[in-house]
Amino acid sequence: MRSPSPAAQLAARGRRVGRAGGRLGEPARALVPAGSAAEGASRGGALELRGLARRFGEQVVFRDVSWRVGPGEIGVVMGPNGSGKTTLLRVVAGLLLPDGGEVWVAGRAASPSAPAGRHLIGYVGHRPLSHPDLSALENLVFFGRLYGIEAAAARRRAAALLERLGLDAVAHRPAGWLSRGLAQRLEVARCLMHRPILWLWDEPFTGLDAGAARLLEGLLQEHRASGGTAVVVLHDVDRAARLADRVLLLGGGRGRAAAATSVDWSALEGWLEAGGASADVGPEGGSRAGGAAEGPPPCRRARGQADEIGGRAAAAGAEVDEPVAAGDPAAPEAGGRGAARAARRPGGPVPPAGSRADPAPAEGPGPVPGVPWPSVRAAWGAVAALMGRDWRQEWRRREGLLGLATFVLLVGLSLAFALDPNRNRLSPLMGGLLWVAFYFAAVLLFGRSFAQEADRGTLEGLLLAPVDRSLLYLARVASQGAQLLLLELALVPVVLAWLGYQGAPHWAGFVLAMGLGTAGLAAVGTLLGALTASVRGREALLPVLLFPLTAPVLLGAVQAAGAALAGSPEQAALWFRGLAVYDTMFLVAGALLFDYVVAR
Ligand SMILES: Nc1ncnc2c1ncn2[C@@H]1O[C@H](COP(=O)(O)OP(=O)(O)OP(=O)(O)O)[C@@H](O)[C@H]1O
Repeated sequence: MRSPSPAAQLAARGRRVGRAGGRLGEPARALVPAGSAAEGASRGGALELRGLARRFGEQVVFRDVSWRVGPGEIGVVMGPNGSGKTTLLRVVAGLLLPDGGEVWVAGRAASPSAPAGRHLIGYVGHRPLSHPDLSALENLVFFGRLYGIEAAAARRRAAALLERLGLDAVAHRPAGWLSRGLAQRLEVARCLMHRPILWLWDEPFTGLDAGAARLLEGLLQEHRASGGTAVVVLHDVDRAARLADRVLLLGGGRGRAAAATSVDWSALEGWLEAGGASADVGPEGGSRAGGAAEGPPPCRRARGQADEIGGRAAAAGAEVDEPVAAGDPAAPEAGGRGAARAARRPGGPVPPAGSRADPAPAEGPGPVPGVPWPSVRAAWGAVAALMGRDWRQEWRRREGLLGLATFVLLVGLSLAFALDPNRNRLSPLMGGLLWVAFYFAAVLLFGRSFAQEADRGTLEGLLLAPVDRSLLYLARVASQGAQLLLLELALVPVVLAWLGYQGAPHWAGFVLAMGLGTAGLAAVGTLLGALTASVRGREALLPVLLFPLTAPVLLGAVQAAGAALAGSPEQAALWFRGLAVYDTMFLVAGALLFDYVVAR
């Protein structure tokens, strides 16, 4: 008797493990986004790439990649190291801009700057996006709030997810203290908080023990069964054979789309082991699994009619495969997998994505139908969550504001020693002296905030959220401005005493002068902090850019604060109008430019 083909063996193993995953996975209990996935299923194709291209400088990572993963399907991306799998996922998630082509999510063209589609996507990347100073629970609640979930509901869902992912024992431990595997589980929980319909998971099994890996497979299968879509980057061929409905092979700058049933898994393993030549051309010598395929392994060449994507891909030189015909050694297994998938789908069998019966997504701009985001209330919830997170982190670390306070006091003390002991003559300079101390503190504050986020990777968590980037910017300005203002109000009496100030100030005018000056500094400093966060030599670059841009604000703030300290509010009022105009200009420009600054 003929022994089953490698593909058949792998598929059978897949079903066994799949069942194990399902047992572990227990009933969905609304953790896996059944509701939202069904919503996605009703919207046509969940993910479609059309001629996608991306390069870094001169290096073309991939081009002309076309692929479609439908509702109720798991797409697996495979390829050798450096073939562009992570880059592809980041482009789909909106973290990188494509150099060509389009990404369609749930039937709409995705745009990195349009928040409407972002809540449909859940992303797990190589680096954790959770905040290391916040506990696992706080992280989940924060991300839930960022995605527009009410605080109480976010806490309930976070607790349920922590339990489901076996993290309840470490719920109150800072995310930065978690072991690699536990941190990875937290990333999955973070991704599931907002019930996305499209999961983008980049090598999610890395670092997981066997139980957690089975749990994740179970989650993926539940998601698929409820009509959701997942795209998973995998290196493990066995796992890919178990999970995949659609496969995208990347190699040599090209992508090749295939139905999982047409993949020769054994040849694919060999292709990967050999370092994966171009996915467009494939290794020579035909299929190792019997040589029945018309095309090179690891996929059998398409014989049917090309669909819209297939037509484009074929025109671009790529090949699109179709399910293996009956009689093929893999056919009985393939049919079993296909039938089982069809039975799981709500509404019965669905034609293979990419077939003529699978309609192309509706053209046209506009929000995804039925998407509640963004509502004003949800937007404010997100802003409040962001500011709360900043303050909580600051409080946990304490090193940031304490360091800045020490710095201001040292500058104040140096000035007190360095200046004329006849303090009366210093009175007209008081405003300027104060701002010297606070300006340097402001540079440090703006410099470290985005740089820390970029270094830890947490900035990407914010950029993925369906919060308008202008709003992200304004929230950050508000929280940084408030930190600086707090520092100023706490230290002004001390510095003034050291400088021997003895006047009768107009306190309201003084506070207003400091507030307007701080707002202007925060507006420019936040934008430049984001701009320089990932740049070499950022410590030097930020002050060099900041000073000329903020010179008008500094001038106005020094004069207004000096006049208020001299007890002449009328004179201070002359400067307030100018400061208010500059602040408004900077805030509007910053809100408009922030999206360009953080887009990569
Ligand atoms: N920010 C970047 N700047 C320049 N080059 C980059 C950048 N990110 C990725 N690359 C390059 O793009 C190519 C694809 O990288 P990518 O991380 O997408 O590959 P991958 O298939 O995910 O690899 P692996 O299997 O090792 O995770 C590599 O040559 C990499 O060096």
